[in-house]
Amino acid sequence: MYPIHVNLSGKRVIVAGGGLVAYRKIKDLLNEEAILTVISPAAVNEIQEWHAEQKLTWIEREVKREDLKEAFLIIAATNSKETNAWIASHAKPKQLVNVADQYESGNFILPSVIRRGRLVLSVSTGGASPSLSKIIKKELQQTYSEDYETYLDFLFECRAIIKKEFPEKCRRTLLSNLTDSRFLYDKEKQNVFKQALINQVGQTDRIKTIE
Ligand SMILES: C[C@@]1(CC(=O)O)c2cc3[nH]c(cc4nc(cc5[nH]c(cc(n2)[C@H]1CCC(=O)O)[C@@](C)(CC(=O)O)[C@@H]5CCC(=O)O)C(CC(=O)O)=C4CCC(=O)O)c(CCC(=O)O)c3CC(=O)O
Ligand SMILES: NC(=O)C1=CN([C@@H]2O[C@H](COP(=O)(O)OP(=O)(O)OC[C@H]3O[C@@H](n4cnc5c(N)ncnc54)[C@H](O)[C@@H]3O)[C@@H](O)[C@H]2O)C=CC1
Repeated sequence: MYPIHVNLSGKRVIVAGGGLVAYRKIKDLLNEEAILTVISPAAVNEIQEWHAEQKLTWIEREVKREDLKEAFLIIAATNSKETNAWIASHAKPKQLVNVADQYESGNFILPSVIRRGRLVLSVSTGGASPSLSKIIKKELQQTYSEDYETYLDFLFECRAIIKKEFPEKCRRTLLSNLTDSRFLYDKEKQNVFKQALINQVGQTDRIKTIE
């Protein structure tokens, strides 16, 4: 399994099934600005509420072949083994298909995910044990505190300034300075560094004085 993080913004995503498994996968998809359609004769309350809030479209019936046509990504999460297998076999080779009850018939699986703003950690056991993925996720949650969210924003903003404003010869030093652990828990230090960086724009001979 080749791990990638996909941008689903504006992409059509179809979820077949409206039970607890579909719900868990949809909850994560809602952050992605995808055009999300759930097709299922029944759906848990949360899915119905999201439909009412226009966060997704719930089509209250069984999945049909034409539903799959325009999808970039499909999740087959019905409780019918036959339907899930049928979805996998009718998807085009270019479509991304996840099959909840027999991952081998799809072409991608979902990891356990930890998000800290821009930091995304994903864990997969290649289908061996979703429970173990969940345990490892919990361990990582302890190690990677909420502080990472602000820290990653700091890194992102500084890196953008460095890439845009500083010549290549000093980029590497500056970029590696950023990951110094003293910045992680200290927002004040982050702000001071960022301001120093902004002040140094256009004065690259003095770059080494940024501490
Ligand atoms: C292959 C994969 C396909 C896919 O779904 O993409 C798959 C397949 C299956 N899961 C099953 C069961 C369970 N799945 C979970 C939980 C999660 N399952 C997830 C992913 C994946 N599950 C993919 C592989 C991930 C990897 O490689 O590790 C997570 C990580 C992500 C997500 O679903 O969002 C999410 C954790 C979310 C979190 O972090 O909290 C729990 C635990 C729980 O619910 O508490 C159980 C019960 C305990 C157990 O069985 O271990 C069954 C058996 C169904 C049956 O009984 O027949 C199948 C079918 C099969 O094995 O073929
Ligand atoms: N991948 C994973 O993480 C896990 C997968 N599973 C598997 O996922 C499947 C679904 O589990 P749950 O959500 O708990 O089941 P559930 O019974 O709560 O929900 C199933 C949903 O599928 C819908 N459905 C049934 N036939 C349909 C059709 N032809 N077209 C569209 N929708 C249809 C039902 O209306 C219902 O909303 C099970 O087959 C189970 O083996 C179970 C646990 C974890």
